[in-house]
Amino acid sequence: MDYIAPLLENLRTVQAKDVSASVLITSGLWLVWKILTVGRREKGLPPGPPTVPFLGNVHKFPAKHVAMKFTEWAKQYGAIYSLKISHSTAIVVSDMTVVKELMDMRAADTANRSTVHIGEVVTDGFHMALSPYGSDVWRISKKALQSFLAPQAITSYRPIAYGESTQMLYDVLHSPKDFYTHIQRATFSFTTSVVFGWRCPSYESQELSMFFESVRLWMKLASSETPPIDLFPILKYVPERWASWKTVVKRTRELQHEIYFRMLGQAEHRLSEGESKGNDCFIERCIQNQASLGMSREFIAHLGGVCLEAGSETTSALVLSVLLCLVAYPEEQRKCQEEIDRVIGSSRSPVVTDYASLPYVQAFVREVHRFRPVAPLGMPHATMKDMEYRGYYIPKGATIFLNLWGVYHNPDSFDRPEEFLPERYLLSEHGTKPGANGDDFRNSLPFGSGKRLCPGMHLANTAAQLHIMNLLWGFKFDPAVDPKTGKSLPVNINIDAYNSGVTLVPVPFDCTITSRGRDREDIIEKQFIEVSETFVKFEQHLK
Ligand code: HEM
Repeated sequence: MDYIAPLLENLRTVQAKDVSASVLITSGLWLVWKILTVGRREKGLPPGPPTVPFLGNVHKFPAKHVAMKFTEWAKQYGAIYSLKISHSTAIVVSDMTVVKELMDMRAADTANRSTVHIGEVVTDGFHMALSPYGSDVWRISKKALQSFLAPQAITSYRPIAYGESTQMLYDVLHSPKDFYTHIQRATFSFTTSVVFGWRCPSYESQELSMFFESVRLWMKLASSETPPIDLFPILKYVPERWASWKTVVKRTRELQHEIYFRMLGQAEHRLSEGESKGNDCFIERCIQNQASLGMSREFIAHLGGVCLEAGSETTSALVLSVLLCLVAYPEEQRKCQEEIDRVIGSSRSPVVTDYASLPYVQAFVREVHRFRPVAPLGMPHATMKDMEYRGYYIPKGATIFLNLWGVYHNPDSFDRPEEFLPERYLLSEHGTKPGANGDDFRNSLPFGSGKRLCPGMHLANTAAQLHIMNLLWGFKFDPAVDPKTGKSLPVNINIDAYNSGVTLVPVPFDCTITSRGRDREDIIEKQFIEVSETFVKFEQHLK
């Protein structure tokens, strides 16, 4: 029986080897299976384009103007479809009834935001628009902004809106070629004035340059140039020498701190000199109510910064887009000006309240919102819990895109959606075609949905409407002229005439601007001297 012991021993070794080999093979197979199933659309999700292992649908995302691709997919997969972005899920909504049912009526379930690691690092977690729904930062910011941005409060900012718009007219009159930066300055300065009580009379001001640089860097961080850190959090730990985005994060943070704390410091200084030195801007009110609001100094500075970021480029994008459409559609421009001349005349410039009496101008602006929405994909929401909708399963944490471009370019809702036709807004309340159900539409749609609806909507409308009326009243806009041939150059209104990013901003363009008469020029000159009184309170830092 001596041979049995070695035989058993041998058998055990073989078995042990077999077991470890099979464990290895099983784990290997499991890993391969896991990798292959990452990116696969789970059962029950809304339909969507075919996926590939690991990437899901990401490989089909274009580098520019993602909203166009999302709209193309909506034609194929319907009003609500899903995308796989590696292991995460996105839901794209391209129909107004779905927006209403899923994002407005079930607002509390769809009001979250996905984590944005870079945003947290840059703003120390104080960014309202990036904060989770119901978090302290979101709740306190919302409360602080409520009274500042309420429609009744906006009327008290009319003098400064009037002042900035007057300077814009004056600047365009004296250097029409630089109209683009004049508009950017005016919207920025209006926002800094009402938010921080700090005016920027010149485009060359240091704060304005720093701000635009910080926005440029933000956009870079939000673009495909930056690795997907939120999808693969392990990337956070890559050392800076191999992760150039970390250097960009530091620079953005530095710039934001420099601008926002400088402006906050000035507001604190004004208040320290006595109530009479204050200008009742938003930040002063936050400082005065700091304890009851429960805000730190950092929080206040960043909330002011969020308003500048969310409010200044968006408003100028809208005004510039209106201007581009005025150049591209001369007949519609003529109709706007005919209405302005009939209602306002040439003996005074427009005021905010005139807008209500200008139905054609309103229709023109609403058509611009539809034709080239400032935020073509809104700002992505995220679900707060697992949800069921129209028989589909939508998991907790899924990103939801409100595809505004798709909603506004849907041929089921709009007649000839690719054409610029302001008249559609005179024929039906929401510009929808005969027979289409327009009841689910609402005027605030360009500003998002549900609990996250843009709180700055009324402020933006006040400034944009005044600038647009003033530009139409003061000037005529024609295509640029080729200096060699003397002929008008074609106007590009296609999507490639716009920057691709979170906001749709016309790329700088040329046009010919002429004054609409000596009497109007005189009014602009006179008014510009008069508004200097309004500016004094907002220019204390310039002394
Ligand atoms: C034409 C100008 C503007 C447009 C088109 C616009 C559009 C938007 C959109 C689409 C959103 C995302 C809404 C959503 O998540 O559903 C948003 C959010 C926001 N906007 Fe605006 N906006 C404009 C001007 C302003 C102004 C002037 C301010 C403030 C001074 C402002 C402050 C904000 C803030 C703080 C948020 C984040 C809200 C949250 O996350 O709860 N916006 N805006």
